[in-house]
Formats: sequence, C-alpha cells, structure tokens
Amino acid sequence: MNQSKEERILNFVLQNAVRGDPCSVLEAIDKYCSQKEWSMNVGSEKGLILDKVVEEVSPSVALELGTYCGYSGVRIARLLKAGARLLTVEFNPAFAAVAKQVFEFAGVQDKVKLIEGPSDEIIPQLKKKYEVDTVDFVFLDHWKDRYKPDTILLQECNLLRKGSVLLADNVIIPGAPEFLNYVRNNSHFQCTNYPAHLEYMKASDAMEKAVFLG
Ligand SMILES: CNc1ncnc2c1ncn2[C@@H]1O[C@H](/C=C/CNC(=O)c2cc(-c3ccc(F)cc3)cc(O)c2O)[C@@H](O)[C@H]1O
Ligand SMILES: [Mg+2]
Repeated sequence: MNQSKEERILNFVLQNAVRGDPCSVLEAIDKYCSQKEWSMNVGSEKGLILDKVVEEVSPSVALELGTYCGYSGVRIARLLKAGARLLTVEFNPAFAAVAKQVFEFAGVQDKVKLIEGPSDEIIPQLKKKYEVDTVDFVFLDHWKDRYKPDTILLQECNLLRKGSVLLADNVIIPGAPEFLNYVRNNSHFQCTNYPAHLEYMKASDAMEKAVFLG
C-alpha cells in the first residue's frame, strides 16, 4: 500500500529535521513542499504573520481549527509561554496521526492537545470536556465554508472574551467570502487584512485578523 503525501511529508521531517527543534521541523516541511510536493501548510511567509499575531496576543489558550500535518500547530506551540496550551482540532484520522508524530518530533507535544473530531462537535465541548473558560487566540485554517459558522458557534458557546483574536488563513485563495462579510460588517469585530502569497506559490492570498470586542 503506497504512502500518502502526508506520510511522505512526515518521513521527510523524520529524516531531515532535528528532534526537539521546532524550527528545523518547519524548515523541513517548507523545503519538501516547495521543492517536491505542494501542500496546504500555511508556509513561511504567512507563517511570519501568524508568528507576529501569536506573539502580540501571547495566548494562554489557543485554538486551531484544521490541524492537517501540524505545521501551523508547531508554529504556534513553539511561541507559547510556559503553561500556555494549544488545542488543535482535526477530523481526518490519517492527518491527525501524522500531526501527532510531527508534534512529538518537534518536542511541542506537552503544549499541544490534538483533538480528533469535527469542529462543530468539538467547540461545544471545549468548556466542560476540555476545561476551557475562553480562548485568547483562534487560527482558522479548515474548510473555508466553515469559518463563519464556527465563528458564530464560538460566540454562542461563550468561548470568546473581549480581545479574543481570530486569525483566518486563505481569505483570498481559496477564499472565505461569507466569513469576511460576516466579521467585516459586524460591530463586535475589529478587522485587519494582511496581504501575502499562497504558500509556496506566486499567487496572491491574505490573512484576516478579527478582534472580538465583546
Ligand atoms: C468542518 N470541520 C472540521 N473539523 C475538523 N477538521 C476539519 C474540518 N474541516 C476541515 N478539517 C481539516 O482541516 C484541513 C482542511 C483544510 C482546508 N484547507 C484548504 O482547503 C486550503 C486550500 C488551499 C489551496 C489554495 C489554492 C489551491 F489551488 C488549492 C488549495 C490553501 C490553503 O492554505 C488551505 O488551507 C484538513 O486537515 C481537514 O481534514
Ligand atoms: Mg490554509
């Protein structure tokens, strides 16, 4: 049974990165996906925007929707202060298995809780089952038509507090028009757009930051 692309990415990390060194894991994934096989990791250019927002927020509780291979999860977890944690949600078991190994190899597994399941099921469980009060930072990078409903669900579950920051990938390509319309025309959110390029390509993309005003 031949390997999946995600398994090939994992093997490249295991053979080319340094165990316990998150930056070497990010570099290995970016090298493989820019030179061998394109993959939907946030990448290094948009990754720098992600880094800046995470450092600005310095979250105690961060949430990621759409773990995939764990690239952005490593990016976020490596910047978390002592005691802070990342909850990352992934409903594809094969991708979750790869991400788990990526987190362990990078040495960030103690800061990351990988939750397998669909975001619409997991979000309502965060308070009781995962002992979350509110989330300080949310990275949205899952199915683009789920950004808006999950943003509404986060509010309905009282998981956002005054100042909670949402950061959405791909608001140009593949695009998340319903989400953009929703947050930009909603007085409870203060939005900022960060133009960039699609990972590993020349095409234009952008990230959108939406701060919840309470
Ligand atoms: C719906 N609720 C959900 N709950 C939990 N996990 C969910 C999920 N939806 C999707 N997922 C998971 O997130 C990941 C999905 C991400 C979707 N991302 C994209 O489609 C995407 C696509 C592109 C892309 C851009 C240009 C192009 F030509 C082709 C693709 C670029 C990106 O940066 C992307 O993020 C997978 O791991 C999937 O299993
Ligand atoms: Mg993306």
